[in-house]
Amino acid sequence: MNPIIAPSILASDFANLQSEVEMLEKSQADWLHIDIMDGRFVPNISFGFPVMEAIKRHATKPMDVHLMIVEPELYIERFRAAGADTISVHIEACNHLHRTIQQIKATGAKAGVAVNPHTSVQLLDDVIADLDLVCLMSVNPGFGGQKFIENTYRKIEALKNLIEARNSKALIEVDGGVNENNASLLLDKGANVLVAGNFVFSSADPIQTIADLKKSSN
Ligand SMILES: O=C(CO)[C@@H](O)[C@H](O)COP(=O)(O)O
Repeated sequence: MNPIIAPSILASDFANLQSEVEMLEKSQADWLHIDIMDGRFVPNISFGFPVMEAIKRHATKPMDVHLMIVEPELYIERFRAAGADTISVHIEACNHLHRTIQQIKATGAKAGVAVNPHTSVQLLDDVIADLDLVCLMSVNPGFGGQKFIENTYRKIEALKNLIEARNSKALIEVDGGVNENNASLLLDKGANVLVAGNFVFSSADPIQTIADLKKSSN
């Protein structure tokens, strides 16, 4: 099956955000990946509601929102109102993960959980059946353009086994350092969604790069 391609807006040209979003709309991108960073959960600050709302004014494709923030439960409804279709919270940022997942679902958004490179996917055992998405971080979150962590392949396999064992419908998303060299193997191991930032936006022809990623197969 063709992967879902979710270019990460973080790597786009913020001074030309409207044309970047219009480019993604014309491309074979399936989702727009939106990275929200608060300077506390991760050592970087990206953007917040006004920018998200501006993106939404030019986007028809689903917005896949990755919250790299502490206490995400305080903002779920506002991210949904700003246009989020999927909302992923970090397992490491949630004291009451089950409650936060139900909170996301109550807004009508799809519920995702993001997992840092050091965190075992086995910790999702008791919530995996409730999830629409698991975002496996293949870099330490906070910055685009980092090197892909090879251990991610093993984590995809473990997560796939868990999803099957618990009869979950969760999609496996891989986020960080995704490019033409690792895309096929990621899909081979069981990934469904590829997030790509710098690989897309730093390329000479982002529309073609997205088309090439879309054609990657397992
Ligand atoms: O969440 C993050 C970084 O924290 C990612 O979404 C990156 O923005 C992906 O960018 P590349 O590694 O593909 O440049």
